[in-house]
Amino acid sequence: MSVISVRELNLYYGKQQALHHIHLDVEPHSITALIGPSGCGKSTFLRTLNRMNDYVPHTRITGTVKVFGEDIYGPNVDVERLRKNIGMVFQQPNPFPKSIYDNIAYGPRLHGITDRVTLDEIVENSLRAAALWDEVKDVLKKPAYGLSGGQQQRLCIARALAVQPQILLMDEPTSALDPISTAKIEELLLTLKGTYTIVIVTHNMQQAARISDKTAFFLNGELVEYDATPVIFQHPNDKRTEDYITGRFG
Ligand SMILES: Nc1ncnc2c1ncn2[C@@H]1O[C@H](COP(=O)(O)OP(=O)(O)OP(=O)(O)O)[C@@H](O)[C@H]1O
Repeated sequence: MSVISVRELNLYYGKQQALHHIHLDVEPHSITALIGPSGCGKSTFLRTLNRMNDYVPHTRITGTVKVFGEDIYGPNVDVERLRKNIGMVFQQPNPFPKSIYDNIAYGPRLHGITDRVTLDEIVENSLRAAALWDEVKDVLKKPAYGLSGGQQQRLCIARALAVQPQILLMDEPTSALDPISTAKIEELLLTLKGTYTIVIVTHNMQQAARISDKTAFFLNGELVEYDATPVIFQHPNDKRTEDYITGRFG
């Protein structure tokens, strides 16, 4: 079964249509890369998957987005539960102005976990899963702002993992990072896909080619082509995909 199943999705910002007839399925334990030129609708599409677009006024959606078979725009959807199950990581690392420990414990506390031993365990497991534990285990009480950009981004990934989501959405998570931190995050994502399903927006086509199983190429709010990553990068079926990946536009 698909983890995410999108059918005939249209999204409008006021009168402007930003997504047109999107049809896409995401398989479990895979990395799906969303690529395309600036303004083509990648972030807009990503936000439809956990209803982050609810926060944008005058947004209207038609079509369906199913997550584990549930229509997430249906009438009785618990949006808080949905977002707990679908973690999100953004372009700029955005730790809270709190200690490393409290950043990770924040979500679990919000969901009612107060027991110290349980919280300690969640903090350690999340930091280990985000490949950050060894670097921070002796400074858990120090402010998260003291970490490097790359460490902060792994902290944000650990924070997302702490509430045990099944899906991770990432909006250009490495574009503010240096090549070494980027490589670490890419390696981490390849490990995480064993447990989670990942959808990532990236402007870095080498990154999409290196880490993703499937790639979706967007242009002007349309999903032009969606296929196995080697097909998209080596034998695309659409001339527009080929022009984009060979650098002829965008
Ligand atoms: N909050 C908003 N209100 C109105 N229009 C918006 C809003 N957010 C995005 N748009 C418009 O929707 C279209 C798609 O934008 P979106 O940010 O999804 O593209 P993108 O492919 O993620 O771009 P980038 O790679 O530059 O982040 C653009 O025309 C943009 O101007």
